[in-house]
Amino acid sequence: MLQQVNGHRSGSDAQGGKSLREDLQEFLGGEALLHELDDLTKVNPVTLETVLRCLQARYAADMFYTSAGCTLVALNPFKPVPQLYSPALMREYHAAPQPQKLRPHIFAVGEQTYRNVQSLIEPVNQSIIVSGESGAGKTWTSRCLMKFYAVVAASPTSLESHKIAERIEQRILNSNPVMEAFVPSR
Ligand SMILES: Nc1ncnc2c1ncn2[C@@H]1O[C@H](COP(=O)(O)OP(=O)(O)OP(=O)(O)O)[C@@H](O)[C@H]1O
Repeated sequence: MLQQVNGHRSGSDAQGGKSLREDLQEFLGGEALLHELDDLTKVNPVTLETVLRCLQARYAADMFYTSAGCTLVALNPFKPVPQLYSPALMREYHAAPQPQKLRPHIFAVGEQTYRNVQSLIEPVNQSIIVSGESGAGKTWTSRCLMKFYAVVAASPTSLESHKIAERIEQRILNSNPVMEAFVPSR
């Protein structure tokens, strides 16, 4: 059983300070603002209940991505959200001076890794671990990343390069079922 979180004991503390239960009530009382917490490290006190309530509030507000420090938590919306995956949004993350300062999104992760492999100072190979239970959206997320790289890696100026990017994107996406057969993305 949980007894102490963030230095607070679950019962009233000896100095008459607030108990964890009071902290919990205070935090959950400001429920109207819960969806604005875009990083789970800002949740305080950190308990299963507060984290889930925060994610639940964001889900209800159609905010499907939340940071957890340097990890990204993606919720499956189970409905089409086209504006969340538009090429215009991809370019916004690609052009941002600091993509991590924009709203949490899989494109921010994609852009950061893209910049790391392109770095002129010290290019570093990159891996993105996509994990979750069955139906969580791992395949969707991997496809999003592939689309993102296909779009941002194409020169925006020439029509020919745009067509080449589309062909590459289609080939990459078509290769997905074959890759999955060898390495299940769990
Ligand atoms: N961000 C999203 N927006 C819209 N639909 C989504 C999103 N993420 C997942 N889905 C939908 O949810 C369903 C399950 O997603 P997906 O196949 O990616 O899960 P998975 O984690 O790869 O599952 P499994 O491990 O069983 O292969 C799919 O129909 C997919 O289209």
